[in-house]
Amino acid sequence: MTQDEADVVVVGLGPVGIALCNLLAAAGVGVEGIDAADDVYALPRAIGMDHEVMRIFQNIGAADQVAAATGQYRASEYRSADGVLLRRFESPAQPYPLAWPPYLTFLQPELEKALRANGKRFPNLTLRTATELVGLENPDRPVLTLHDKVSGKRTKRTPHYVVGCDGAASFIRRRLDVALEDLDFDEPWLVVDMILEDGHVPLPETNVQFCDPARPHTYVYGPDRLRRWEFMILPGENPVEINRPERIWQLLSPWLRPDQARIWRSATYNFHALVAEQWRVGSVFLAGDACHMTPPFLAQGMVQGIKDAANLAWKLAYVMGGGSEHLLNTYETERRPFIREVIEITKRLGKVICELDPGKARARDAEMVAAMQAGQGIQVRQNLFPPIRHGLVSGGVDGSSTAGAGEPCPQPWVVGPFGRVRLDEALPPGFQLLITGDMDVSLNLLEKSREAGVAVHRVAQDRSYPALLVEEDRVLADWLTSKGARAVLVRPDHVVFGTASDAGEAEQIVRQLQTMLAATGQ
Ligand SMILES: O=C(O)CCc1cccc(O)c1
Repeated sequence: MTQDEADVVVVGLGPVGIALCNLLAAAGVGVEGIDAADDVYALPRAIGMDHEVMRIFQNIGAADQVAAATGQYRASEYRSADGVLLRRFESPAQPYPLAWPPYLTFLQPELEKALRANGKRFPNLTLRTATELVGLENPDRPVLTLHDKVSGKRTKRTPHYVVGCDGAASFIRRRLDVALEDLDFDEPWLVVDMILEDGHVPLPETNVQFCDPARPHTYVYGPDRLRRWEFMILPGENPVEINRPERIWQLLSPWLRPDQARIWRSATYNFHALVAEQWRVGSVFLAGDACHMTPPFLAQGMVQGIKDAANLAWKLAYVMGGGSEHLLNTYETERRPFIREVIEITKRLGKVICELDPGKARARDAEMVAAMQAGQGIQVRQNLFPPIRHGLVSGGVDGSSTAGAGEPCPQPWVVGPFGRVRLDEALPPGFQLLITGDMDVSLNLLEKSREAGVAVHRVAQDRSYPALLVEEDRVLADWLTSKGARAVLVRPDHVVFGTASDAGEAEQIVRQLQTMLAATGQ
């Protein structure tokens, strides 16, 4: 590797790749990001993200620019063929647990532009477009061959690590001969993005899953004038024929006339459920669509890719800074079972929506209406997925888990030396032990935390405690109380390592973290 070569090469600058470039660069790692196209893809593919993703954008300093490309929170409804409400996902009450709405839509080209522009802030990040990966040898010590599509020149790279964010057809995954596990979902759908001519067309104000056995379809209320419809392609229908403008307008006729909107994009897809059998080969990693594909019913495609990026980025930075290489194995240990669960939950919802048998659809409707009447049909859009259970979390290896381990740590608004900010903005990056105003701290705990590289911060619930940071609401305090805890040990990606109720227990989880970080083979 030459002096000025990057430590990590990220292949593919879609939302996952560019988020990873920003995260690595923000953590001080030298990064080169390459993409075969000469600019961002001009049409939307992903449309939804969640509060964890928005928090990641906040952490790289891009929240304001990204927020300009997002819409406001919309509830999600499931409705029967005759319009009866079958289920509704509501927003949690404010203040939001992670300081952002739980679900937002966005304009993908604008989001990607904002993330690329944000990348310019980092002198240790080089972005190269119109540059194609054409060769990958020796994944243990990777040698890449890049083709500059403008000059026609070929050059080599020998970085420490490579991350393939190169999409569903990933060159890297195929080059490494990594198989995809098929989780048995394969449905052809038509996706249509419409731009309204003006904002006054009477359309649903929420996202809607129309559970209509004659043709299951989805409506998504996008930002500004973007509205998306997705239509199942029925057995015997031809995907090319259904994607013609005349057919699209026919399908949209219950909502729109041609003078009210224009077609921005239409495409046919097979919605899949696939997970790569290996996420790491030597020093090469896969992330995003290159290693998993989720049916879209909970808008998890890009979300989970960006969470891959956040999971991997701090681990690569930690190892580049001298930490044990084995930490990198926890990327797959943590993310792969998690994604399999996300896919199973999404598939279950997909099966509800995609029912084509009218009799079974009537039975489903009756069951869901009964659940609505029993008060179970209105669900808060929170904790849809389980916590991370394996890897670098308390109990992730030996089973002695603590409450809240593997969940995202709440992010309250705090008042401190920098004024009123979201918690992450008041803290340096790294491992944090956050303790309540009333928890006693021992010298042993402080000493052990210093030795383990864990910063200790008191986040008080009111001004009666001497603390630099005071929560505006009880977002963190109430979460801790719900876990029977007064301290939380948090990883650099805001995943909870573990919780403790006093200084003695806190010292134990800090010791556990230190042992796990130093371990030579998880
Ligand atoms: O509201 C939701 O939970 C997801 C809405 C959505 C977004 C994108 C595609 C899709 O099928 C559903």
